[in-house]
Amino acid sequence: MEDEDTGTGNVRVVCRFRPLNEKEKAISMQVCVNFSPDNKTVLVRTSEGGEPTKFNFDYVFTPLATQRQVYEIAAKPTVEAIIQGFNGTIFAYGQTSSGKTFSMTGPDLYDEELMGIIPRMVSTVFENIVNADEHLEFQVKVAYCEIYMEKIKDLLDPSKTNLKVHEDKARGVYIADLTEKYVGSMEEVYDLMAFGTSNREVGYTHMNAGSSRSHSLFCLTLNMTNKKDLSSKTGKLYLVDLAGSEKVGKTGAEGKRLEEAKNINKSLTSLGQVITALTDGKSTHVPYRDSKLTRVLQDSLGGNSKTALIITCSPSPYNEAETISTLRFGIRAKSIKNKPRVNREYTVAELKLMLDKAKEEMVIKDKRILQLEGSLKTLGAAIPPSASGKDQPPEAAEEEQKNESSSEEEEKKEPEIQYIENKEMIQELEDTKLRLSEEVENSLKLKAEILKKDEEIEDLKEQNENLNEEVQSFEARYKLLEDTLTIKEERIDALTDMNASLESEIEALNDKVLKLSQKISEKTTENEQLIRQSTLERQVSSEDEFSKLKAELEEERGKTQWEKEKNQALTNELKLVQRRLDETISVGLPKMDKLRNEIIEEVTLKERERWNAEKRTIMKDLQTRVKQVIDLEIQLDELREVNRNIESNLSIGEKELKKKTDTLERNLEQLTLMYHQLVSEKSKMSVESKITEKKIARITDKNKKLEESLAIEKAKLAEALNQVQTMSNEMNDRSHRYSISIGNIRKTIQGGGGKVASRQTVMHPLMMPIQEERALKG
Ligand SMILES: Nc1ncnc2c1ncn2[C@@H]1O[C@H](COP(=O)(O)OP(=O)(O)OP(=O)(O)O)[C@@H](O)[C@H]1O
Repeated sequence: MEDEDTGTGNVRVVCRFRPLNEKEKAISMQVCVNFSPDNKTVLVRTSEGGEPTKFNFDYVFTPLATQRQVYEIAAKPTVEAIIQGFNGTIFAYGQTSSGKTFSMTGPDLYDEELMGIIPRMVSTVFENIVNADEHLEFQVKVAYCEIYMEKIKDLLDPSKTNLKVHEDKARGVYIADLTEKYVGSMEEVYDLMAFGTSNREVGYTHMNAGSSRSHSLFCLTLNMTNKKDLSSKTGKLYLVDLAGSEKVGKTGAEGKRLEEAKNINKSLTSLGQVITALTDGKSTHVPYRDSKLTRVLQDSLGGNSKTALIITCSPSPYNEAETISTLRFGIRAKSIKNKPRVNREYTVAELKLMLDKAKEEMVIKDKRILQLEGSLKTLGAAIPPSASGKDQPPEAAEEEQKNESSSEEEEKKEPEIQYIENKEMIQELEDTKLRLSEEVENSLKLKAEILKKDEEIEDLKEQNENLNEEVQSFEARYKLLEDTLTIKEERIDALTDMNASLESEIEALNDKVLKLSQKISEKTTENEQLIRQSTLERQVSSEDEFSKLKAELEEERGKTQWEKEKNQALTNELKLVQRRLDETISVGLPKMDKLRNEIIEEVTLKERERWNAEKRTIMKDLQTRVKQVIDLEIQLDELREVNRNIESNLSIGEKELKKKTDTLERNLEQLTLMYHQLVSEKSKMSVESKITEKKIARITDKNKKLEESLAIEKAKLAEALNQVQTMSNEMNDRSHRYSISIGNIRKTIQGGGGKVASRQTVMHPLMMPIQEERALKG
């Protein structure tokens, strides 16, 4: 539970699912969500299948939840906090058409069942006023505005369209010039709400015929004054209905709607970024100033406010993506931590009470100072100079002197033995302290050495890693060259094979040529023989035989001619083959030679040897370094062992003594510190007490004067009341329901004034037990 006046509290996040609407029902009657029986968890199934996603909230409202239940669980605690003087915020976040406005305002302000959080909140506030003690007086005022396209518009005075956000210490963040109307009854609030809502930017989208195109902020301020002690508290409640986050594709936004949608999505993104910065635990800057929405809600998000977030969702699978994104937003907002505190003003009596308490505390602290001074003296410690009265008010110094003399007397009474014992103990402690400091020094030296060795090892490790990398890259290069070599060797083999086959082809062709030449020469010889024979026979044979032989010879000649031609063709063919062969050889051979040279150039034996030598050196170096690392690690272990031994060598007695000395030293330090603090607090308090006394005197004086003028005013007021009543009746008749022409009168409502007027028995606020103080505009 939080402190009554202050505290930190996480933002309360509840989630509400509306029923399926007609459009969704037409697509599918299925829902994509399940709810846990304790209403804390919702499970969302996605169309992609798999395990449903689980989300936990402070409360989950199913589509069957009533408006009353939502109000009681989600909003009433915040509203009640306002009555105690806290600031509060309730805001609704969700996809467009998910039920934000339904939850915050409700479809009918006057319907008991359907009215939303805002009208119910108004009702709670007035009920509390009516049930409050008679000595309590209340003032209620409301403001209503919207943030549309990054501009703040006053919904109670639509002529103010671009209000600015300011910040000061007393008021925190506020909207400057925003119209605030004093109200005295629920009906007046409802009228203002209806008037403001009629000025809102609402538009048609495919998802929602009455879609809110702006973020709306309804603000109710409740001031409570206790007539007995004149103390007062002020609570401020923001009710925020955010514009719906939307996918422009789904909503069919275009033109003006598209511009609106972009602005809405931008400010909601800023809201998300603020929440991330507040909850991620590492952001140093919260971007409140990135949008008007986050700037206005600055106190509600991580500041002085009790905040509740209602996230609204559709249960339809059609909207599952938006639902999951909304639920995730809610989960993030859950971890925002706020620092709410009661906004109160102190009365004279309260101030007096505070002064008395401060005086009592001063007396207690004086006593404590005396005790501490005694203890310091016993321990032989010097008392700081401020104790002798320097830099102190005279009374404080006087009192100080008195205390000192009494403590001196006490000291005199102390037995001498005790003093000697203490002196010995101090000496013993000094010796131990000296010894321990030497040990500590040694240990520190060792630690420094270890650290140095650690650094060296780290360096070596780094070098080792670099070398490893080098070796790896070298090996990769080596492998690449080896691969290239293999490819080139393969190519040489192929060319050698080709060469061999060409050579054997040449050989075959040469054989053929040889055979043909032989055949030709055989045939030529044969011919010559035949010619010789015919000449011989011509000489010896008859003429017939000669002509027969001649014919034969002719035939033979023809044959020889054919053989000759054939031989010629073969020779030509041979020449052609020879030429082609020569050509191939002339092209192929230089190519082959070139390749061979290239390869020989690239991978000469010498280079390989050099690589291998280099590799061997690196490996050797690597091994040496690894050995060095191992040696150093061994050395380090040894040093650590030595250190451990030294530490454990301190005997248990010494350790205890050390502990004792430490404790004593700590105590001494603390005592000195406390002493200083108390002395300075004392001097501060005496100054403060003087100021407060003066303040009280001033306030009492003022109070007296106020009471006098109050009596005069009361008399005047009683006289004027009748006049005002008559006037207000006239005004009431004249004023239009939405035009709110009644002046902004500060209405003080007295607690315990009976029942709040219901709508059926509407009474003008001035007819109720209300005291009109004075007309105040703005
Ligand atoms: N819990 C509910 N029960 C019944 N009807 C609901 C509920 N929530 C919303 N609706 C209906 O759904 C429709 C859309 O709701 P509403 O206008 O509140 O959405 P919204 O989130 O404010 O949308 P926008 O962001 O576009 O302004 C309305 O017709 C409303 O009556």
